[in-house]
Amino acid sequence: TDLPGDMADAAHDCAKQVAELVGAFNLEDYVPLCRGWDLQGLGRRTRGVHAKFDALLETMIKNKGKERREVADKANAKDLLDILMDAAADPTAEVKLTRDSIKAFVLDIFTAGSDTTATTVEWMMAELLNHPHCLQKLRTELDAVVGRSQLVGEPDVAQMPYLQAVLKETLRLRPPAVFAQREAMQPIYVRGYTIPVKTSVFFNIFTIGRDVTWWEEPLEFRPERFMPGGAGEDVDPKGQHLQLMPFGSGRRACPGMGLAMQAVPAFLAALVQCFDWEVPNPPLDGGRGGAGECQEAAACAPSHAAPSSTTPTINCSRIPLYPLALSFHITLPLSYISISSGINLQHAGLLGTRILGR
Ligand code: HEM
Repeated sequence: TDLPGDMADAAHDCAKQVAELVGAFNLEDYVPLCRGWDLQGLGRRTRGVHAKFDALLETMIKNKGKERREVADKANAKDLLDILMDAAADPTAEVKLTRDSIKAFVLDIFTAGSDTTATTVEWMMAELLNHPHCLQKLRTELDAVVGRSQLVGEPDVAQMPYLQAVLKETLRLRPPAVFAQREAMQPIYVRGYTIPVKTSVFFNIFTIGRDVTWWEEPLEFRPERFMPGGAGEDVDPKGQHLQLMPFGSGRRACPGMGLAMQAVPAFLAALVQCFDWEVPNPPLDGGRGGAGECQEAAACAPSHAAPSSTTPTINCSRIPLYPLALSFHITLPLSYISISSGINLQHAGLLGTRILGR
């Protein structure tokens, strides 16, 4: 679904606000006396985002309905919304999809899949700018695997172990989702503590990735940990190894992880391949300066408190930049959803505009 720029901006704004609201410190959770007063205005903001998102989704569905009536044969160009609307219109469907379920589904993808991926690309770029030798290694890998006459894409990721290591190290040190939550279904006894039934249990993904038991000098950005011989060589971030759980684990682990592990590194690689990145105050390798001074802002998907200022300049004249250039102008993840052999969500637009600070 292609959206006009103002709608894309509105969606971007909503997704960002949701991430902030989910991660916000809420006094009412801790001080019963404050309950119901909405002293911080979080309830008001939540209702505002809800109304804005709902209006946006209504417009998308109406536009899509109109488009579907005008273009009869959509067999070869169905996007996610088409699939959902087909399912809703199918009288034989086992589970009847309502308009609300369609909206909830789209909203889920917006909120769970956009800020997380955008933030990861931002942090990857910031860490690389602060560690020029890592950026150089990645460039060398890119040159060897992809060359300079074609644009790197998702199929190349499997051949690029260093790129994957940069992603894993970023997810370890800067996980976009800092905690996951479960509810105890029965009383559990852990190290002398009893966790009663129905207790909400949060596990801290952020702290797990920085645990010295598993990670030497955990605050250092070192993709080499995940290369052969490194402590993380065999560690899979997809929830099998408890010392690294950026996507959670178990039955309710992130369903978008496979997609994210492909699309995020591919997009970052394209940014590295196609642009030279300059920072006003180049860092000593690993030191402060440059994009340095990056801090997490309070949100569910912590982003830079102050966006780094970088100036990308195009450096590959022979690469057809059309797909990337296009992505910079379409600023909504959903505009790139297509369904062929599965969902192929290229949220490049949102990621691109965030990186470029537009
Ligand atoms: C770097 C990217 C991403 C990270 C780090 C991430 C991380 C997470 C985490 C930690 C959870 C909670 C898992 C748990 O409780 O065990 C989660 C849930 C979820 N994620 Fe992601 N995610 C990412 C990208 C995506 C994408 C691209 C999508 C969809 C296109 C997505 C959709 C979801 C959904 C729908 C849930 C809720 C699953 C449920 O409750 O059953 N995520 N994600």
